[in-house]
Amino acid sequence: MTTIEVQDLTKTYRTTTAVSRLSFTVRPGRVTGFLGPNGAGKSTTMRMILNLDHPTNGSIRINGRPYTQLRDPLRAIGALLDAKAAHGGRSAHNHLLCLAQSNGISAKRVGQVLDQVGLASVATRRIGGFSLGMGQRLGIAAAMLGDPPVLMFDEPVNGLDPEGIMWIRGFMRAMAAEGRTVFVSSHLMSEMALTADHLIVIGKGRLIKDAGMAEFVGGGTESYVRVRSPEPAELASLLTDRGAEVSSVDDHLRVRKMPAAMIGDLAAARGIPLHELVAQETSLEAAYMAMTKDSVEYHLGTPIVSERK
Ligand SMILES: Nc1ncnc2c1ncn2[C@@H]1O[C@H](COP(=O)(O)OP(=O)(O)OP(=O)(O)O)[C@@H](O)[C@H]1O
Repeated sequence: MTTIEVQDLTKTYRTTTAVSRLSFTVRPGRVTGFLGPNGAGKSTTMRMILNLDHPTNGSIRINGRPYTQLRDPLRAIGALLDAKAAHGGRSAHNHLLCLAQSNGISAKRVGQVLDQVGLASVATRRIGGFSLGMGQRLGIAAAMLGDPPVLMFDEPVNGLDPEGIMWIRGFMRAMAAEGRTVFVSSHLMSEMALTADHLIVIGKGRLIKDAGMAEFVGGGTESYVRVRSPEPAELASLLTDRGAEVSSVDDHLRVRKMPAAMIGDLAAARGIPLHELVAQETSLEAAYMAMTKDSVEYHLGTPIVSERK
């Protein structure tokens, strides 16, 4: 059972409630995105999953056990939280060797993970000279040392160039395809749309939505066609008879479950004039913004215009 189970989790820092009664399960074989605006509580939750911080209330189980009861944590869960944590004077190989030796992992595994993340050719170079992208790969190599079935990444693509971003996306997808449990945080829906199969959305420390990507993409109830006609009642009954769902909003009709072209054709065939026919697709980004609009810590105000000419 390679899952992360979060149950009724709460974390309070003096006056701030960072996480509030949060419950969700991260399952194997897919990439689960952990999405929320800045300050939503993602990093706090991830730190608690790794036992780096302690819940005020609630519990977390990894592969069915609390972290403190994992016999060999590095073989149970691998994580990339802060890539800059490595010692700059060491070579990539020595850094990983130290980690391996202190965790009872064979030296042979070091070469394997360096290969896996594409750092074999720079294994003897000092980490201090690594680019941000190389540092991220090294952090991922460290997370992979124990060959864990559960992987967790906190905002792994922040600051990376397009090639680095593509590589990390591909890596996470490959790990999920191998059947591992992959949990990755981001504050960008656009990033998650390209990587995740499932999304857990939080805002102000609370769960907002836990659903498959298909449910977000489909938009279901949020995609409709806006139609205006001087004969709304006749049009509504015509479209309803053909299977559409029609509601009247202000001066127009909202038509669901029927494409705009079909609405136009049916109206034309019946001689009903149309004054407006617009397909309203809710983008993923818009759906996410609407979902989290009450949870954003700082809304953007009016831009400050520089007075310098
Ligand atoms: N050690 C701490 N002491 C006090 N408050 C904290 C501490 N760590 C986090 N917080 C607060 O808890 C809230 C959640 O922070 P957290 O870093 O978990 O959010 P996040 O979703 O990871 O945001 P970001 O995308 O900006 O990293 C914020 O209001 C933050 O200021």
